[in-house]
Amino acid sequence: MNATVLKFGGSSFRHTEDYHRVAGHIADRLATGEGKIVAVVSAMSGITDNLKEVMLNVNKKASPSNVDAALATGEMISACCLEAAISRLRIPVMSLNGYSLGIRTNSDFGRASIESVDPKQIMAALLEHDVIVAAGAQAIDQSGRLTFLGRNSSDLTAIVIASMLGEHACEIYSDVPGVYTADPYLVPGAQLIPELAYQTILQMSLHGAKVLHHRGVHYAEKHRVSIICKSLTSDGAITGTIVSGHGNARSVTVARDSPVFSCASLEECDSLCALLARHDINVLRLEDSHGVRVCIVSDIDFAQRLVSLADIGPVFIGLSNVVTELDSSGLLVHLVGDYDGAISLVRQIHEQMYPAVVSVPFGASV
Ligand SMILES: Nc1ncnc2c1ncn2[C@@H]1O[C@H](COP(=O)(O)OP(=O)(O)O)[C@@H](O)[C@H]1O
Ligand SMILES: N[C@@H](CC(=O)OP(=O)(O)O)C(=O)O
Repeated sequence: MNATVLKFGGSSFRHTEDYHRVAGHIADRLATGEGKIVAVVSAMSGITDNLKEVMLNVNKKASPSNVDAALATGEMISACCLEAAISRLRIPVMSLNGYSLGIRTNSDFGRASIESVDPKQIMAALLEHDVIVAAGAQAIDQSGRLTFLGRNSSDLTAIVIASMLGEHACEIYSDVPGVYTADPYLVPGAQLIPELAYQTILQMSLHGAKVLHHRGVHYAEKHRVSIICKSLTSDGAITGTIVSGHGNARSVTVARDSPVFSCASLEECDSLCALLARHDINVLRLEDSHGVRVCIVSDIDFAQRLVSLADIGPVFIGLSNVVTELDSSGLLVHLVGDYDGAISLVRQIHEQMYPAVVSVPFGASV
């Protein structure tokens, strides 16, 4: 059975009316001949952070499985709201959450890894309904406990579902139409990149470009799913970037509030880097007159917990901002203490990369 897989992130749901806007788009797609639709949703903007704060206020040492179950409720409620908005349009719709999506993970709570997928439940639901709304960023482990796939991981859910249904593409909707040469909200002259290779956006995403999740991109490349980045505007849906086999562009990213650890020796640094590498976490290793340090650039919450559980020597010394220049020859990384300084550097680097571009603030009309 063919189904179109769409993903709407937290930036698509800032107000309750947004559920009607998305429902309206889904209705239009069905009206123009799309047979079946699976819509993957994230929690409303800001909800996941609120849930995390509430949990940690109740118990700073709440178990990771307890925290995962709490965080996943943000996406569950969002899925219920979209189901409610779609059913008002008299479209047969059903929502599914991590317990019934057919995605099984290991028990690495906080950022679980996918072990197996089974499309049976989604396919059965699609036989009875035109639209299935799936709660993103969640699954269950082998013993049936809810697991969270990591921050911003609903992209991964959407790509996994597209792949398990045998689809060759997945549409990811956001508050930007696609991938730019820098965050367009920070760099007025950022340019939209129409076509991008998986490996290029993978590196951008590992270094702070949160528009696509790095594990989602990795899964898409492995399972040959093209990612179509889109935005829902008052003029309808517009496509900005297609991520598939080819396309490249120079870019600059910033990873905000990256934790830095100081190591007493090179051996201590080696064991910290080895621990994080085993969990495919992107780190920077710094050796200079300030000593030996490790800065965590991706999967920050999960990585920090791994370090604290491992009870190894490195000491947390503060947060920094990682600015990365990416081009076909590789990466150049800068560590900047304050965020404003990091933004200035990002703008400066971008201006050197694309000197002729006229700066128009993102969202402004020319
Ligand atoms: N190179 C980039 N291109 C586009 N967006 C970027 C880039 N780098 C960072 N971003 C940020 O990614 C955001 C979209 O990702 P995100 O907030 O996770 O959306 P969603 O909630 O829809 O998943 C944009 O608002 C933008 O600020
Ligand atoms: N709501 C979750 C998962 C997610 O994927 O969010 P978004 O699609 O808005 O990046 C988070 O913030 O971690």
